[in-house]
Amino acid sequence: MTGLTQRRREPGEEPRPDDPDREPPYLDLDRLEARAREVLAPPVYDYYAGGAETESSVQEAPQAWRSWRLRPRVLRATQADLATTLLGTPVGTPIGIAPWAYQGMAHPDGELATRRAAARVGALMTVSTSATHSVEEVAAAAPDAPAWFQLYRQHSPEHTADLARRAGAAGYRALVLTVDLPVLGRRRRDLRNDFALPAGLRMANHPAPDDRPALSANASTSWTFDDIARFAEISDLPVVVKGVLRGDDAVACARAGASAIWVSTHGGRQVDLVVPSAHALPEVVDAVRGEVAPDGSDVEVYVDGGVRAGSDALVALALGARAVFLGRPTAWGLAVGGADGVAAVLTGLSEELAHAMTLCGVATPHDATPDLVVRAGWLPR
Ligand SMILES: Cc1cc2nc3c(=O)[nH]c(=O)nc-3n(C[C@H](O)[C@H](O)[C@H](O)COP(=O)(O)O)c2cc1C
Ligand SMILES: CCCCC(=O)C(=O)O
Repeated sequence: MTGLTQRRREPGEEPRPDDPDREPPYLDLDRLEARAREVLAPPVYDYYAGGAETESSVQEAPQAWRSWRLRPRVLRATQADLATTLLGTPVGTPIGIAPWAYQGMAHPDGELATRRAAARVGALMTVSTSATHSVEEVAAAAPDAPAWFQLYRQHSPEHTADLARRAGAAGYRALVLTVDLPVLGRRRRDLRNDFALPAGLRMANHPAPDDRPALSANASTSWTFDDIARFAEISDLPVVVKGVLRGDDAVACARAGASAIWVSTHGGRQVDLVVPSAHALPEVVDAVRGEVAPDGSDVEVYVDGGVRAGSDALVALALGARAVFLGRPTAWGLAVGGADGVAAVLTGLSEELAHAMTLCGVATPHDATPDLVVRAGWLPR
């Protein structure tokens, strides 16, 4: 017992950092972020938390989900079951992990820990090109669990193609082409901090990592719609196009060979004042209705950005997303609790989603239909 020497905590008061009884607040994402901030070096925290220019879009993303309201169905004797499929692969929850870079800055095991957590809870992980472990190392951390690989352009086209090929060979189930980063966004915090990967960490998928590489985007200004079919062929994987916010672009991607469209603002890190995912999603869903993937199935739509509660996720499913992905909440989980922290965040939000579904009379993710939501008329649109 340490209590004898410690002042009793007042109700609602945060436990002190040295309080051994202090349970990580995995169910309170604001407090979890505050805890992560305590353990991360300030420039690392800024890199994870920050966004483009004034960060209005970072702040707006969670609020935008809350400009929708749910219309519960009653008397449906519902027991929610979260299981679904993504591009034909079964998953235990429609809440997955978005690709986020340099996870070794949050925890020594980095992407390996995140991958193990995803496998443990049956969630799908998307692994970033800008990882601190290689494509193959992350695959080997949980070889039987499904994962997708997110591709960024490398300096040499051969190296980019090689990464796509390696992702296919290592057992990833899809290639995610991130198309909202022709150049890196203007992130004022990173510019102020002169942010670079801390010494000792490597960009494991880059051919010749230098000791302390600056954050370089290897900007993909040269990619076009034709690259969708090209990378599908090179990797022999279905292609998901990530970072689409317009219906016309979504249709063009589908017709160019995409199997799925991922609606995203890149966490508000690229364009500030960008339309929030929560408002772009219905347009994209409407536009791709009837579009067919190369294997003959319907083109799927996913979404990320500011999803922080089970009811946010239910709104997304009702608006037509087949899956919802989390970025920063999993970063905070990894920083505070390693694999256990990531698993706790995923489990906590999945439980909230199941609860929201039961309360709204929705038995499965497929039963979340558009009639479940309405725009909150008294809020600005
Ligand atoms: C620290 C950080 C790094 C990111 N790195 C990548 C990346 O390497 N590739 C990518 O496609 N998206 C990347 N993203 C964007 C995420 O995949 C995702 O779109 C976004 O984080 C979702 O928003 P949320 O953080 O509000 O949940 C990154 C986001 C963050 C916060
Ligand atoms: C080169 C950029 C990699 C990480 C990234 O996508 C992000 O920081 O948002």
